[in-house]
Amino acid sequence: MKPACVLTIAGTDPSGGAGIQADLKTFQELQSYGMSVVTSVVAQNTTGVKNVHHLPDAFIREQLFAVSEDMPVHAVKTGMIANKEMMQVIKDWMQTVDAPYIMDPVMIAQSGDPLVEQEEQIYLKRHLVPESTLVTPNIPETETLLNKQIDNEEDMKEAAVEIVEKLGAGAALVKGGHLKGKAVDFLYDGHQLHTFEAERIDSANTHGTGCTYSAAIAAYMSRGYPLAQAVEKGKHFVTEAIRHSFNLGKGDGPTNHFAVRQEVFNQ
Ligand SMILES: Nc1ncnc2c1ncn2[C@@H]1O[C@H](COP(=O)(O)OP(=O)(O)O)[C@@H](O)[C@H]1O
Ligand SMILES: Cc1ncc(COP(=O)(O)OP(=O)(O)O)c(N)n1
Repeated sequence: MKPACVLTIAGTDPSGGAGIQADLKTFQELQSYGMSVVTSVVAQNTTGVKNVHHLPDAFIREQLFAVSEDMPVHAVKTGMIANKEMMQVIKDWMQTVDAPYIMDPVMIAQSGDPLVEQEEQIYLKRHLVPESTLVTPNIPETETLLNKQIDNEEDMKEAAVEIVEKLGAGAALVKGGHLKGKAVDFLYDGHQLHTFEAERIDSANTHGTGCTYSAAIAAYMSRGYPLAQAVEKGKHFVTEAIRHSFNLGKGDGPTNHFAVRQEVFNQ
């Protein structure tokens, strides 16, 4: 039996809640064979980022081809891509791969620490967003991508359409975790707006939610689920991961990547 194979290209979180570690845990939970290419090694934990070591772009390229020359790639997800050189290498490599590309346009960690500098964010928007099958910005990332303020659900819907029509993404999922009230996200797939709504869970342990959500969508897409269904299932996965999150660390704790499995076992 050959499994669906999904590749994450991202930075690390040694405390295990975000970045490549969150992605691989999510892939495993969702029964997709996980593979990873590291862009930056980040000394971080639930309280914030202490230091970052960026890998040379030539070495990122070697990692990418080491995977794709040997293994099937049924979906690709990117997270933290810190500089233009890395972005260009990933863009060039993407031309050699025929798989859906889910981009989490990571810019700032929840702690407020920048993971990608401003000039590089503009490069990402111009050069990598148009390559994506789906881009998954939170509200601050949406504001940066479109250079305008997002205050409410109407703004989010408009933004999802603009990211597709003006920036050239295949589809856009604007996530509402940073608004008050229900946890609502809007997907524009180039034809239709879809709404994904869940109750807001009263928890500060949301470190890595964005990584986990986009990884879940990538895992489902690698298994052949259509976009809107992959998002619906990914939303359930991240909601349960927040509901059963862990009060670990001195800052905002991580989500629980095995929450859905626990629910199944407890039935
Ligand atoms: N407290 C919460 N309760 C339920 N869902 C949440 C909560 N916080 C965030 N979410 C959901 O988690 C996902 C990621 O949210 P968001 O915080 O917007 O992204 P990021 O982690 O990239 O900043 C979205 O589906 C959002 O609606
Ligand atoms: C290496 C790395 N990549 C991404 C993030 C940001 O993760 P995100 O899922 O947006 O979660 P928060 O930490 O912002 O909740 C990160 N911290 N590290």
